[in-house]
Amino acid sequence: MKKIKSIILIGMPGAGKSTLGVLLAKELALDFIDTDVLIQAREGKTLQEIIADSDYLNLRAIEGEVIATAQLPRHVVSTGGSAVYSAEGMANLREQGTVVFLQCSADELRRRIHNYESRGIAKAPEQSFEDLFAERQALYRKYADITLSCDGLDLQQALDELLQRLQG
Ligand SMILES: Nc1ncnc2c1ncn2[C@@H]1O[C@H](COP(=O)(O)OP(=O)(O)O)[C@@H](O)[C@H]1O
Ligand SMILES: O=C(O)C1=C[C@@H](OP(=O)(O)O)[C@@H](O)[C@H](O)C1
Ligand SMILES: [Mg+2]
Repeated sequence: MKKIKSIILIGMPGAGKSTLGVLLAKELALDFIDTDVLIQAREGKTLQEIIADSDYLNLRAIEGEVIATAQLPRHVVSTGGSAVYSAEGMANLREQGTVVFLQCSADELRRRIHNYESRGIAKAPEQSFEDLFAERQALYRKYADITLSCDGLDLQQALDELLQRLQG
């Protein structure tokens, strides 16, 4: 079998990592995993429950452990938006493939997602969405092998563009 590396999707909540990841895996005949699912299965709780029972830093710590130890050959890996807070986790994922940053403007994210307050984002309660957005951009850029601008693209267009970039 041809040695195909994995593809790791990073970006803000609402950027399309989970939605696009499944479509990409199907297109490339790769396996698919959403690391949010790995976390929930390991803990036996939803992400929102983990935050409610402890705090957002605990969720980030659990996420860091999960992505630092995951072995995911020939996968499309959809991460959670906070994965980039774990240097060890990102180093492990990067060793396994190409990291793609799905870049969306704050306005586009707000148009797509209406439940930012109840979505279980791993941030301090007092931190605004805009502040979190700004803080994370540098981290996403730091780890990205490929950056895909997703503003104004529908799912099919984003998928086509991504396939082109991966092949090019
Ligand atoms: N171009 C696009 N790419 C990805 N998702 C899109 C796009 N346009 C609209 N959406 C919608 O935005 C949402 C993205 O959510 P999701 O895939 O859960 O993102 P993430 O996993 O990055 O948080 C979905 O409801 C999806 O249908
Ligand atoms: O950005 C974040 O802080 C988070 C994003 C979520 O995943 P998505 O990015 O897939 O929404 C999930 O991991 C968790 O609720 C925390
Ligand atoms: Mg997701």
